[in-house]
Amino acid sequence: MRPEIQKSKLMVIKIGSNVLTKEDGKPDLARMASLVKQVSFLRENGKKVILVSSGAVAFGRKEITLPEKIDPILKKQIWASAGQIELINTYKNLFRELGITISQILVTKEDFRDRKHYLNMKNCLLGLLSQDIVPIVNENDTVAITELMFTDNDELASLTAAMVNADTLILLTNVDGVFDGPPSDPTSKLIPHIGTKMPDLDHVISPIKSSFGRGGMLTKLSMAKKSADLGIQVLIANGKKENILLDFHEKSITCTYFEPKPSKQSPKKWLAHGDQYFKGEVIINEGAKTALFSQNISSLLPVGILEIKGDFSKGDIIRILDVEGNKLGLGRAEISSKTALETIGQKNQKPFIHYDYLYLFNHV
Ligand SMILES: Nc1ncnc2c1ncn2[C@@H]1O[C@H](COP(=O)(O)OP(=O)(O)O)[C@@H](O)[C@H]1O
Ligand SMILES: N[C@@H](CCC(=O)OP(=O)(O)O)C(=O)O
Repeated sequence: MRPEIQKSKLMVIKIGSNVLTKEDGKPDLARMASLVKQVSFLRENGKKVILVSSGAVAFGRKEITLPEKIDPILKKQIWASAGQIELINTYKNLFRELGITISQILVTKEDFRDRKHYLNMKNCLLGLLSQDIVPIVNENDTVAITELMFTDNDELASLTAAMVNADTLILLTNVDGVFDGPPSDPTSKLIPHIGTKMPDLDHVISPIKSSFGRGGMLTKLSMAKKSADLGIQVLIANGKKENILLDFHEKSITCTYFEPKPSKQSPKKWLAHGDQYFKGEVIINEGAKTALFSQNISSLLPVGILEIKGDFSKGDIIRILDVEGNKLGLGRAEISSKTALETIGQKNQKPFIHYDYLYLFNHV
């Protein structure tokens, strides 16, 4: 199976910091201008595009020199806070020359945890696309520190692609894709295609990151796998290569292509990414576990619940565990923790998690 870029209707393109910066760490304006032109070409060919762009810290670092002794987290906040203006203004000017309006969306991990925030964000993104505006998404680095942070923007891009039901996710970085060894080693080879039965490649990834990179190739790989599993085709490619996005569109491409699995329903996509975003947990009994994993479609009923942990509201993501503590899946609570506590273990109650909002892990 080959990438089907020509047929793509909605794509999320993530641009890593290193694509937008030169070796000396300064912004690479020529590269940015070229990528903007390529995005414009894709739009002219009928595609809707959301950009997830890193670069705020790199742009801020160029503008502001800070004393060595400042706390590294604060340094990052200051650079991101100042650099984001510069980054988005550069995009704004470049897109404006081509008659394209852009918008800025800054988010934190918390915004993916709460279904209301999630749907507000989704509606806004879809609204922007319907008005022919290019949304440019980045993490809100000034408020997202430590546990509030995404692993990196590859995670944010993958979450965004699932949220808007994109058919394609392109992760642009400074290497041609995933190699079977360190890319600097001349004997390492590019892996051009990864099928739906994902091989375990984690051992071939070295912890090396590019000078500004945060999560490295390991997060890209894990996010690409997750997205492909949700039915989104993923390409990891070199954003520093001249006209890479046009190559995708027109001919065979140098990249790592992740073949998508048949598509899942949208609420399940939201849940599939919920493993770090759950608000509460339930422990279920063996009977309920068997029912959930059987061929029949089953919702999780209060009668199968042994214990409820956490304080959550109706609509929040809940993690499901068995009595041994194995993680079974995720679901959307139909009732609050307070109401749930009144009904656990009881028959003839309405589902605690409806099947349409239940996502079970494969490996159990
Ligand atoms: N097996 C591998 N294949 C490709 N790249 C790898 C591999 N192992 C480590 N890397 C490193 O991952 C880097 C890309 O990740 P990262 O620095 O986070 O980029 P970005 O800023 O684009 O997100 C590459 O520059 C490369 O050095
Ligand atoms: N939000 C940060 C980017 C963090 C990040 O994930 O960077 P990268 O690994 O280069 O995609 C910034 O704009 O500088």
